[in-house]
Amino acid sequence: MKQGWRNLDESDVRVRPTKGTRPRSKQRPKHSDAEQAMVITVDRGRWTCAVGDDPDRKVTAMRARELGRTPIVVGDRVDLVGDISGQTDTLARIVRVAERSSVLRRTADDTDAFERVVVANASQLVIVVALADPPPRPGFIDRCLVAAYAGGLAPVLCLTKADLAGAEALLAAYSGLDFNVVVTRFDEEPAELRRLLAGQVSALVGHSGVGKSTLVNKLLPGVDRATGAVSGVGKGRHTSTSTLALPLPVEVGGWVIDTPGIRSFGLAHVKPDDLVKHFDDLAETAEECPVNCGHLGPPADPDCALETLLAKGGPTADRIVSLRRLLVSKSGKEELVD
Ligand SMILES: Nc1nc2c(ncn2[C@@H]2O[C@H](COP(=O)(O)OP(=O)(O)OP(=O)(O)O)[C@@H](O)[C@H]2O)c(=O)[nH]1
Ligand SMILES: [Zn+2]
Repeated sequence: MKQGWRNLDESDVRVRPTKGTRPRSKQRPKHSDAEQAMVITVDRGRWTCAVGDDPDRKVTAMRARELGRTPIVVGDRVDLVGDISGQTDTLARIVRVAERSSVLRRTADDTDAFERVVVANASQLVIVVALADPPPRPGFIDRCLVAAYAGGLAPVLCLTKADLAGAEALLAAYSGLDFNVVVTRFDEEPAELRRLLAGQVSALVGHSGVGKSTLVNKLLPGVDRATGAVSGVGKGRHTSTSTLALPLPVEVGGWVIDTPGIRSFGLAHVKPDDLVKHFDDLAETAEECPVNCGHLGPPADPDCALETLLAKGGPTADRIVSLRRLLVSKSGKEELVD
């Protein structure tokens, strides 16, 4: 069948259109046999992909020349052509990258305008924080929340090492926000977390030593991510640094994306409005704010429309206080970690 660009279905058309140009009809039929896959890790110009999202159909691929330097990251949905047998020494070609449903971005620090996407299409960001040893850093949590909201990921706060300290004091600070919180400890099954992860693509972030590997090993039996325990064979510990998507057991479904190299989020790319629009109950009022309102209220933003809601008190006021704390954390350099 002759296929012009008008005949393409919506998913074809929405694939990374260059600004102002239509998809070129010439190229499309050439790759009509392409297979869909998810990028599970990236290493020196080679992308490992799971064909059809099947973790057992792993294929190594290169980026087709026509894509130029288009960034392709873990979680990206791609179309593959060429040899997708997955056999040793075979190489497929990535010919398309689908539009992303979410992006976890970071800048090197708060003043650096250069941003990069580190994980694509994750539906949630699991922020792993120990209740003690190391002590929790609210600034880190706030910055992760900002990165999650701004990137379109639902935050989940996972508090580990519940055998060492309680969660009440920490959670009191977040009463104005609505996100899932789970509390775990290494001598108990993370059943609640497993339920939240089921069928989802979840990125995991956390500092070294918070018990992230311990958790991943419980969730994914057989994977054996390196934990802080020194191995018996005398080689010491090996800590992995590359971002990697790991399949949850089939009966659970979904993927966990471990991000061992990511310890902080520079948030230079996030604008106050990027955050406010995710607060459904505040967004409409904030539209009445002056242009470029930072939504912090006086003295920085004396004409912020949220002031009237704040004055009414109640749960909405709590939300404004929480939102403003996140906005401050976004620009608060003293909270930059690592
Ligand atoms: N008391 C207590 N200790 C824990 C718990 N979970 C993990 N630990 C210990 O905390 C240390 C760090 O755990 P890991 O799982 O290696 O932490 P990680 O976040 O993966 O750290 P990196 O491997 O450095 O990235 C280890 O000694 C674990 O045994 C817990 O629930 N309670
Ligand atoms: Zn405002």
